[in-house]
Amino acid sequence: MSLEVIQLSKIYGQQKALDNISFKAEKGQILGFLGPNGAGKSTTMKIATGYLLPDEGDVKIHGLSVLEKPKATSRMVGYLPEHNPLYLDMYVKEFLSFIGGLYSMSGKTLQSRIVEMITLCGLEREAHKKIGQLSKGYRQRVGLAKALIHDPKVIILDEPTTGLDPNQLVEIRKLIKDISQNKTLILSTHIMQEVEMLCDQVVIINKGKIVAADQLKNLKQASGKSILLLEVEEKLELEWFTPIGEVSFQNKEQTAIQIAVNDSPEGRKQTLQVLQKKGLTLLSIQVKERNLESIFHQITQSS
Ligand SMILES: Nc1ncnc2c1ncn2[C@@H]1O[C@H](COP(=O)(O)OP(=O)(O)OP(=O)(O)O)[C@@H](O)[C@H]1O
Repeated sequence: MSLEVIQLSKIYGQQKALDNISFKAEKGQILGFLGPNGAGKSTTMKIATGYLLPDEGDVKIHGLSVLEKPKATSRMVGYLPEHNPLYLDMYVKEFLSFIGGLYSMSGKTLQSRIVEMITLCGLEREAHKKIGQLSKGYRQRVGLAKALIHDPKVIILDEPTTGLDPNQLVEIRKLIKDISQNKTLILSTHIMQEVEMLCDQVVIINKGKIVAADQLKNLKQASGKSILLLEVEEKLELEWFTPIGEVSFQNKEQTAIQIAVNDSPEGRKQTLQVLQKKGLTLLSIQVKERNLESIFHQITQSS
């Protein structure tokens, strides 16, 4: 296993930020590590990268403990922290050379790796500038190049696309997808659409505890719910549909509704029965799969 979080707990003063959490990530996968603000994501990632010590538990990187072998494990991990700390007075190349030096890289190996990272991260036009002169998106790219310079096996990205413009978003997501080949990538983000685009596996943490851990497709199936969009000619009453699921109006005329049906086939059957019983004239009906955003909402609100 590439990364194993084992019964991890962390207490800050009186507060238990992590409460006995465990999960695993495999090579070739992007694992979405999700949770509301303050859930414990950054704390977990900081422990996995050796920046912080746990109170209990361990993280293993390719079988090695971050507590017992901090040097060896830190060489296997590349980390882009949430606030991407960079030296603004350094030139891009100078900075990458400095970081490479911290991993004992030097000479031609380091120089060719810097060129490789500059190309991979789309930094060619900015490579001769000082980091302080770069836009937010290009600073993120420098942060990614920094996380990747030593060719780590496990890459941990904490909200890598926050604050990027729509064009940068597309490019950075493509870059994340590209670098995930043959690596283990942990991606923490609040953008559920991004998780749907990039991740295979999802772990959701809430108040320091794991509340869901599964393949994204299984999580969607297991939620059992689907959304039914319905429009008729007549004015509707919400209470006709409340036994079927959560219902809300979709227009001010109150002729269109959305129902989050509790059980998909049964819910559809019951909806048609209501239409028949009330003698309503159907204009359109549509079934939508629930998206991750509504599943996230459901899981983190109820736990
Ligand atoms: N150094 C610290 N001292 C005290 N409490 C802390 C410290 N770092 C984090 N915490 C608390 O631990 C909890 C988990 O914080 P953490 O930063 O891990 O959450 P997060 O899931 O990354 O949140 P966000 O999505 O807002 O970045 C929070 O309640 C936070 O206030």
